[in-house]
Amino acid sequence: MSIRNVVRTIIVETPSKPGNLGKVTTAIGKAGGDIGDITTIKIGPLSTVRDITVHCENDDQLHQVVLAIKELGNGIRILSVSDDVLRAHEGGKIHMTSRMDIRSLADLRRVYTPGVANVCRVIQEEPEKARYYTSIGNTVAIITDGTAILGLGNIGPMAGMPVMEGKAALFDRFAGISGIPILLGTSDPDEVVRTVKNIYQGFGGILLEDIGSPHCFEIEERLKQELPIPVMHDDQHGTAVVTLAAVISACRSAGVSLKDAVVGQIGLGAAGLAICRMFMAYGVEEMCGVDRQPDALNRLADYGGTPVDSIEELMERCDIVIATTGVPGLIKPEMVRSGQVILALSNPKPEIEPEEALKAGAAFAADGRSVNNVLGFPGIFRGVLNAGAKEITHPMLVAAALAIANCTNPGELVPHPLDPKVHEEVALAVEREASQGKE
Ligand SMILES: NC(=O)c1ccc[n+]([C@@H]2O[C@H](COP(=O)([O-])OP(=O)(O)OC[C@H]3O[C@@H](n4cnc5c(N)ncnc54)[C@H](O)[C@@H]3O)[C@@H](O)[C@H]2O)c1
Ligand SMILES: O=C(O)C[C@H](O)C(=O)O
Ligand SMILES: [Mg+2]
Repeated sequence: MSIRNVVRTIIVETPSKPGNLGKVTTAIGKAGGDIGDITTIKIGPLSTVRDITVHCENDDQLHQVVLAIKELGNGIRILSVSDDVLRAHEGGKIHMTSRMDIRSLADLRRVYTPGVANVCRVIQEEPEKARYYTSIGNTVAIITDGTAILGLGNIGPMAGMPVMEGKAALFDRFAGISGIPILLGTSDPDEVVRTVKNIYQGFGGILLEDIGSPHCFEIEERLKQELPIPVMHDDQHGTAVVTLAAVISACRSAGVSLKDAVVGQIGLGAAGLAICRMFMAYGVEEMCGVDRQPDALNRLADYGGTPVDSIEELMERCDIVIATTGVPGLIKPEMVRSGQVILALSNPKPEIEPEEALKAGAAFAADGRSVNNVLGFPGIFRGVLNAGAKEITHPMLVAAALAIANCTNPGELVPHPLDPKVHEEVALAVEREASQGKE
């Protein structure tokens, strides 16, 4: 099956006679549209109105679907075609609400002034109490400069806001954490570090998101050293954790040892370099990588990896191939070797569709929608916040990866992100590791 990123709701009116819905769905199918939900909005004596969600590969196909329905005639009419995803974003995805009810004057005086002044004094005398008497200990800043928003590139922080709001929604849903998007008007490492240092006190942790390479490396390293709270660049380490989990699951299913496998990484930016570092630290001896930028290849070599000259060579040489380039369709089916594991993780479109890779002979294949850092970052931060840890360490990340792999059903690569167990298990594993580190 091909990627269907164009999702529209078509409102169709048909005469209230048997067989008309069948005509509409057949027309949609013949034009290549894939039908999702069908909801009946109105059944009248003369006409019936239904919402039909249709998934298309592109705008051209959507146009064909609309045309096919219109051509049916005989009283069948399209009332509207709407973009549900855009509509769902009206007003944004997040909203800060009060945890306290304010109904009486007494409530007001407790929540606000004068009662609050006493809480301020308590914190002034013992700053560590802010963790109990404010939301700071449960709030994570989601910081971006907009330079690598998904695989869309440097589209700026404002255009990246829907992604940041999405991460905040996931923090809330899967870990009960408040995520606050912060949009930076600079990418200069000195300025970014200074800005984050000036605002960090309001947060229990810092999630760096969609900050491009190479400046993301310096920014994360310096913030980790200079801030007393956990800092993690999601695209680097969140991705590396979930990728390691997926590959561990693939190796378990195939009965092979990951440490003996030859692993190849296409794209050595934020995600790619962190994946290589994670795999090498986990014990993979032959870690190959390719990138169109010589500096990226040099960075891989500095960490002990093996730069290769071309994607073709990497595909030829490696048992497990991971791609994070942001370039859709970069891996051609004829490059796939029989039995390979292919994780084409770029969003919103992968380097090769999993179905295509499997058809070309891959033993396992997945894209960035399923092997996604949503399986990692909520639980990782829940774990460190619970433990009161000041940093996120490599053993915590490995513990998170193993927790994800252990929640995965046999034959699958990763668990379903809506399975609450996976986020709980990741949090527990990270908290346990953090607590051991303290002893
Ligand atoms: N599935 C996930 O959870 C997940 C997580 C993080 C990133 N990603 C995806 O990975 C992609 C990259 O993200 P990033 O943050 O690492 O970006 P980045 O800009 O830091 O890195 C991209 C790298 O790919 C290289 N590249 C681009 N085109 C190439 C080509 N034709 N051949 C070889 N190398 C090429 C670039 O030189 C760069 O080093 C994005 O599409 C993003 O959505 C997915
Ligand atoms: O946002 C995602 O879906 C995953 C990842 O952080 C990405 O940048 O692609
Ligand atoms: Mg990202």
